[in-house]
Amino acid sequence: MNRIAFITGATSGFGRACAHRFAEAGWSLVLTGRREERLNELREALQDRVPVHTAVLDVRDADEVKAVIDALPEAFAAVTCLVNNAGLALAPQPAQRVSLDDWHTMIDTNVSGLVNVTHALLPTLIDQGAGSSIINVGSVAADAPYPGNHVYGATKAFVRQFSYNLRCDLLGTGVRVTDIAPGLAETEFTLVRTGGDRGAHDTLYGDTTPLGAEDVAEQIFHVATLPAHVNINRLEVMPVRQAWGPFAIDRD
Ligand SMILES: NC(=O)C1=CN([C@@H]2O[C@H](COP(=O)(O)OP(=O)(O)OC[C@H]3O[C@@H](n4cnc5c(N)ncnc54)[C@H](OP(=O)(O)O)[C@@H]3O)[C@@H](O)[C@H]2O)C=CC1
Ligand SMILES: O=CCS(=O)(=O)O
Repeated sequence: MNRIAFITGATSGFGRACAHRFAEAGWSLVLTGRREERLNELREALQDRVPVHTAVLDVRDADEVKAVIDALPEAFAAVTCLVNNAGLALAPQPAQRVSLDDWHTMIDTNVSGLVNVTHALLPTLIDQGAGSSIINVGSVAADAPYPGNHVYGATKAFVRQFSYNLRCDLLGTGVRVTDIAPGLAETEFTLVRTGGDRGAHDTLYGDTTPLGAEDVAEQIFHVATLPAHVNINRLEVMPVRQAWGPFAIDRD
């Protein structure tokens, strides 16, 4: 089987680390994201080792998603692994203080964006059959309610259930589906969530040992390269120094 990975959100964090990890193993890569300069840098860094195709892509735009996939050069068209990684959290304030726009942006990116790319690539993945995979980046936030998680966690609960439901429909096609659910991981995630608050980033990841982007990429790569008859339905991965909190109680 040709090994071609299509990675969304490859310009940073887990996506970029996946590009490096899959390249290390000789996969051909389709790398997408909105920031063209970063895509160019990544292509420069990797193209001596493996074939790399980059495309500027905002996953929220279904037409753009389809156009990018329809225009894949022949050598990259037979995608065998979709890493649905593009996503973001915004507005860590309580629900009653956040803007409706921020909620919509999370839904448009984490839910509609993931669905757009999946829908456009499903026929290709089914054509590739056994051994191909869809790896959706969910989150522990899908299951753990916490203040400020509101719509973000809800979008990741969608990712989990969509992944399970896809498994049901894809039974018999050989296409595998995984929801990978990371916990605390140091990337640009918190800078995006807080609108660029470097102090919040440093406080969250300081004095502890979060996951690195490479830790998560390693798990994604592991899932993608398991024997073709093995499907990891969900893989939750946290740093050892993270666990769940107690219930909160409002008292007089
Ligand atoms: N870091 C963490 O603690 C955790 C993160 N996650 C999830 O992991 C995924 C990756 O996040 P992470 O690497 O941490 O964060 P980063 O902010 O470092 O990376 C996010 C990536 O998503 C891309 N992206 C965002 N919006 C869009 C869009 N509309 N269209 C295309 N690409 C987009 C960004 O690219 P660009 O801006 O160039 O478009 C960027 O490459 C997300 O789905 C996130 O929810 C899950 C659990 C834990
Ligand atoms: O998805 C991100 C992990 S967390 O910020 O919700 O813990």
